Amino acid sequence: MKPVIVVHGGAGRIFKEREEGSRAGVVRAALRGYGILKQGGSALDAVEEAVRSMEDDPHFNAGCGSVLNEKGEVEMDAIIMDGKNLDSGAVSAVKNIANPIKLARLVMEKTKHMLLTDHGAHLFAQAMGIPETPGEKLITERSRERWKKNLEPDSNPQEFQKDLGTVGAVAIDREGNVACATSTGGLSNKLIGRVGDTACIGSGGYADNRSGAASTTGHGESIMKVVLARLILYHMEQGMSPEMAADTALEYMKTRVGGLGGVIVVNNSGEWAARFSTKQMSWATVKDDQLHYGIYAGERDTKPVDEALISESEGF
Ligand SMILES: CC(C)C[C@H](NC(=O)C[C@H](N)C(=O)O)C(=O)O
Repeated sequence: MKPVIVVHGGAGRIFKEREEGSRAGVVRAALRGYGILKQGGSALDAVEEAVRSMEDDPHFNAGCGSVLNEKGEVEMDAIIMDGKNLDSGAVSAVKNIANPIKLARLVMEKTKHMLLTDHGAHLFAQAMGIPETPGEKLITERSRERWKKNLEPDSNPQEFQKDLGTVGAVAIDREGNVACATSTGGLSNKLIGRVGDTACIGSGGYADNRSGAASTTGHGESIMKVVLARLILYHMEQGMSPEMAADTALEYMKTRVGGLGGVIVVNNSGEWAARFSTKQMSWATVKDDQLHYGIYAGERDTKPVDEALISESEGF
């Protein structure tokens, strides 16, 4: 099987100032994940690495750069899933850690459970020797400004759900195993304790070698109502291509519950899609040593990938 990776950096509107950083961030993440796949690494390692690189990148709403809750704190959700055996791990409402996706993977591999939240997730992180990151270090000027403005009585909350940037990745490796990973700070000025789609299996992501893998972004409550990632896999099980399955599921979410979002998908023969019902979604993919990426509907740039480009992406 030829390896493939697809990543997204959120389906919200991307303001001009963040466009370049967002594009560079998804390209870098896709190249890093592809580097792992090219060396014979697993889909699971590739999606974790791709998501980790975007968590560390302040341009995105995940890890450092996460949006803030109503109290002005970071609370993050993340999920990872292995399509080989349907194992998954997730964390919700976690603070003070740099890479929630890593903690989600540890939940999958080191516990008998699938989802740890808040205080318990924090204790688990300590037990696993993950260093504590002061909340302040995850907060950027952009996220604090957004939070402050959103507290003003005349601000429009819709406006502040625009320039966010949840992150995700799906991949298939040489062995034909698929995996997905998704990570987010959630929605700006959300209630304390609000858990979104990202931490919920089948909503923020799903992976099954028998059909493929999907990672989602968008209005979390809508995504959860239609269990978007699993719905996409269902359509692929019924014979649809990744693109058709993605469009059908997004259309259902729009007409049934009025929700908008975006998805990345790979099927078990390595066909992929990056589709969205919002105006924009930053995405990138590498397949057959060709990098494709875009932000606007219909936009698609292509570049050949060589060793030099891959090692350049590793410096971050
Ligand atoms: C307004 C939407 C399209 C922006 C999008 N947000 C999320 O994906 C949030 C995540 N699904 C949740 O609900 O916790 C983004 O970050 O780009």
